[in-house]
Amino acid sequence: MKITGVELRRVAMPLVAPFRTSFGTETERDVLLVRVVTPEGEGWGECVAMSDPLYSSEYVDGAAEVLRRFLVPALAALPGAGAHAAERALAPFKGHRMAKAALLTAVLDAELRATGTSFADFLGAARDRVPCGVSVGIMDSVPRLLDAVAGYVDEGYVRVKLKIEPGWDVEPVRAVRERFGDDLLLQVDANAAYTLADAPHLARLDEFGLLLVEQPLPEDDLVQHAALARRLRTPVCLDESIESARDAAAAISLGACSIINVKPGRVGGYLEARRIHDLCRANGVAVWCGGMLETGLGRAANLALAALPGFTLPGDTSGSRRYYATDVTEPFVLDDGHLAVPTGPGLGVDPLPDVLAEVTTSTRWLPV
Ligand SMILES: CSCC[C@@H](NC(=O)CCC(=O)O)C(=O)O
Ligand SMILES: [Mg+2]
Repeated sequence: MKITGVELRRVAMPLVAPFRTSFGTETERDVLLVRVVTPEGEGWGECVAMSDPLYSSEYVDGAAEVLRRFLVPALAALPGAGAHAAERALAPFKGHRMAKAALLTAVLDAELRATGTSFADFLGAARDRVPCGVSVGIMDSVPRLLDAVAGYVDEGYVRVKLKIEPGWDVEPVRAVRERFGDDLLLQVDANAAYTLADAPHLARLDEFGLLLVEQPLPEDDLVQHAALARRLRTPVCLDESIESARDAAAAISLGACSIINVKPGRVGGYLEARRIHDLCRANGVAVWCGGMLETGLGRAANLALAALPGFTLPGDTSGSRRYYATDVTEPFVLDDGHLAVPTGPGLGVDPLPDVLAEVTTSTRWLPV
């Protein structure tokens, strides 16, 4: 499957409501989509990099630049680009895992569409639908938070994740636990907002029976996460710290976490995401599928990954309407707290041409 060219397409996706985390507030996603064209057809990938390098060091303009200057040209030398060969071709370039993930996903999608294989079948899915959690941002007040959580619980989400930061943690968690009872699956995500000195304060979350506390400390400190994990009853889950299967192995061996949030966009694509799944499963470490506010394109691939047997906790695989009034694909709609795993070739979904044209802010064709 020789690649004839790659399109870089930017789309502006306004959020239905501001989404606030410990590192900032999102009101619109400036999304980079990658389309790989071959004589047999095409494939799509979505870059999860945010507009600013606040979640991680990558940002969307930088991802577009590294794709244009280095990553796409590297595929030109390939006799025929299957996903594994493409992954090897990109390996010499350091970092830029979100940019790599977008391109490799598009190559994999093209390859699977050409062979009539779904992402779910290729990755080894064990389920045809997955239970869905929802991520709830930091709010202006506890009453507003309770209203938002009530809405998501009414929609059927099986797990609620609350964003926290210093000054917005114990009180909102207590309020949600008191309002919705002990049966609500509840977890928190700090996005690296605390330090080890906060351990006594974070230990106050232990009384709420949380599934996990996600990324409490900075992404580059596994040793301190291990020290914190020894002082908490709540399991520590890592997100930003895990950029590869190698990172996952180090985190597990150091005792830095007992659960991992797997985001294919963060780790360089679905092949590496499956490696992390396989490693964690072999070590008895639970994984769940995280989210980066993906459009229906990235969401489709994430659902296929979330259906693998080691994904034993509900992921941030929400319905399209959690973030977007109009998705670039047919919307993913929650059904009894679950989303169906796409079964068609490749991603199993396609961009809606009219919607894609409406949200597109730029396109760039890169011949290969
Ligand atoms: C803009 S925040 C994106 C990163 C964040 N993602 C979520 O909270 C889930 C977002 C989603 O539902 O896609 C995380 O750190 O896990
Ligand atoms: Mg997170």
